[in-house]
Amino acid sequence: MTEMLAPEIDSSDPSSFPWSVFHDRHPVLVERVATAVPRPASQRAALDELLAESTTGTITAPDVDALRHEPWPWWRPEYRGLPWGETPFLWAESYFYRRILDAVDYFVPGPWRGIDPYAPTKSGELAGAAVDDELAALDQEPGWDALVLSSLWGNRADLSFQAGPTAGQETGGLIADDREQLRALVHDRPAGEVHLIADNSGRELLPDLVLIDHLLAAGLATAVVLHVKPHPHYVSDATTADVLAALTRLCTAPGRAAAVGERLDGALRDGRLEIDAHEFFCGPLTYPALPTDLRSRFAAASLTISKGDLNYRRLVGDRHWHPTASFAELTEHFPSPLAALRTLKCDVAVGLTEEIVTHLDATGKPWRLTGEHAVIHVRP
Ligand SMILES: O=P(O)(O)OC[C@@]1(O)O[C@H](CO)[C@@H](O)[C@@H]1O
Repeated sequence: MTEMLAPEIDSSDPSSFPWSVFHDRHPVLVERVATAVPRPASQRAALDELLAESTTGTITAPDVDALRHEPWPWWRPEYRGLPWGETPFLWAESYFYRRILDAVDYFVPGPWRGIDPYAPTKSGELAGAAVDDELAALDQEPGWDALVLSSLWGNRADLSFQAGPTAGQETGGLIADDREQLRALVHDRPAGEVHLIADNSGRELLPDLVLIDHLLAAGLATAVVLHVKPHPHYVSDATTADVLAALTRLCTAPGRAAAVGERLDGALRDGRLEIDAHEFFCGPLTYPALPTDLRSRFAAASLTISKGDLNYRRLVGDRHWHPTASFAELTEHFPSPLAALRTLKCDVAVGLTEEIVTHLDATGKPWRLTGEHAVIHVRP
C-alpha cells in the first residue's frame, strides 16, 4: 500500500543522482569497457552509439540477433522513442547493462561470446594487495560480528562506485543496526537453509564467502544457496565465474584463508553449498514480482541475506520513500525471514529514525550517495 504513495525514481532531472549515473558514470564505464581489451571497431562503435543514445537520444529496441540467443523478457515496446530519463531508473539502468552486453557481442555465437566485459577490472581487483591484507585478517579468527560487518562493508567496494566522484572516502557508520536480530535469527533457532543473494564480486564476494563458510562450519546453516547473476550485469556483479575465481584466490592464499577456501570447495562438491543463477537477477523488476520458481526457493529458506544497494532497491521498491518508512512493511512480500546488508549509494533510504535523518540532513552532505553509511535491516 505504501508503494502507491511514493513516486518512482527516474533520471530526468539533471540535478539528480540518477541523471549523473547516466551522464557522468556511464561515459567512464563505457570508455573502460571499450579500451580495456583490444576490441574490434564494430564493438567500439556500438558502445559509443549506446552512450550517445542513452544520454542524448531516445530508447531503441534490443539487438534482434542477440535476443534470438538470449531473450530479455523485460523489454517494454512502449518505452521505444522516449528519452531514457523518462523511464524508471531501475528499468533504464538494467536495460543499459543488457545493451552493453549486446554491444560487445556477449550473446551471439562467435569469438566474443561469453567474454565478460568487466573481467579486466574484476580480476585486477581480486589480484590487488588490498585483498591480501583482507585475507590475512582471517588469521585473527574473526567472530560473528566481524564477519557480518566485513560482508556489509565489502559492499562499498563496488567498481561502478569507484568510477564516481566519491571514491576513496573513509567508511562512516551504521545508521540502522539490526545486528542483534540477525544474530538471534541465526544462533537462537534451529539451523536451516540460508540463502545469500550476492551483489559484487571480488572484495565484496570474498567476505560473503567467508560468512557462508562460517555458517556451514559452525553448524548455523544446514545448507547455503548463493544466488549470483547468470551473466555480467552491473559492472562488478558476481557471476558463477567470479565465485570460482574468488574460491581460487582463497585456496591459494596463505594462512587460514586457504582452509576457508578448501571447506567451501568441499561444500560445493557435496551440495551443502549451491550456486543458483536465476535470470530474474539480471532483470529490472522489484522483488514483489519474483517468479514462482524463485519465490518457492526463498520460501524454503530459514533466512535470506540480501547484499548491496541494487538488491535493496529491488526489495523495497526504487521510489522516493520517506527515510523513516518501515523496512518491515515494505518487504512483507518477501517469502522468508530477511536481512539486508547495504551501504547507501543511491537515493533510496528507508527504515531510519527521525533523529538520524535530522542529523544526516543537517550535515549538508549527500549522505544517501557516498557509501559512507550503511544499514543492517532485518525482517524476521
Ligand atoms: O548494488 P550495488 O553494487 O551495491 O550498487 C549498485 C550501484 O552502484 O549502482 C547504482 C548506480 O549505477 C547505484 O544505485 C548503486 O549504488
